[in-house]
Amino acid sequence: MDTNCSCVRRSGTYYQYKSIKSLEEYTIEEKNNNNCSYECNSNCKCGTYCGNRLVQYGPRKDLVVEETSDKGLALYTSKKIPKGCFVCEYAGEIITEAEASKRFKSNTDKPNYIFCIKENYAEKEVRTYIDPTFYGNIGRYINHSCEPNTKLFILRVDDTVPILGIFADKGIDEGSEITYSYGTVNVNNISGKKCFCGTETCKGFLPFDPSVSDTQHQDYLEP
Ligand SMILES: C[S@@+](CC[C@H](N)C(=O)[O-])C[C@H]1O[C@@H](n2cnc3c(N)ncnc32)[C@H](O)[C@@H]1O
Repeated sequence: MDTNCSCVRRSGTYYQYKSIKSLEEYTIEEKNNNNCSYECNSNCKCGTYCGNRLVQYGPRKDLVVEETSDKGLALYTSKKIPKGCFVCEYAGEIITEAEASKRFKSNTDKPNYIFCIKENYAEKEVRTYIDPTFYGNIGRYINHSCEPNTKLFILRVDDTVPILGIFADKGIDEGSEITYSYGTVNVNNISGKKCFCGTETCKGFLPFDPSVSDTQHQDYLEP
């Protein structure tokens, strides 16, 4: 890896990898916060497998979408995923706050896919809304769990627009459902959506942040 590359200097070397061709074995180093990481991009002089490129190559193989009895569709893995390994991006259309608000209001009886990323720059909070309802990838089928097995990290590749990378937070067994936590705020049943994650510590309802939408639950990532 070219350690003089400005992407690596900005984010530190945050992927650990065993073999240069096996991207599925790359693991993300322990990160204590959600500071953005920068993957190498088309402006970098390093090569295709420089060690700082992963999310840009797309989801891991062996992910399957299946119907559940109570949560609609869900994403499963047909192969074990080691802790720290990349699962997929939460890809979708980037929409404005006004458009997100409109879509939240017109979509209260269907699954919600809109994700709000909150980042802080000095005193200002900047929000990015990702909506995979019409354009996206299999990341949209990941359900919420109160005891999730993946974690989300904010990255940037070629652009100033943030990208959400979903990584295994523990070893995930073959055949398991992939889950992440839709957020930390949980105000009783205001979201109106019951949680069917089935874990021992289930809080009963999907997380709800009224500062993002006052009409329904949504997924969000705080700085
Ligand atoms: C990002 S989508 C996940 C995929 C969705 N299940 C589908 O069929 O397309 C989010 C929606 O899935 C459902 N969902 C996700 N996690 C859930 C859970 N733990 N319990 C109940 N419903 C859940 C809710 O309808 C939520 O609005």
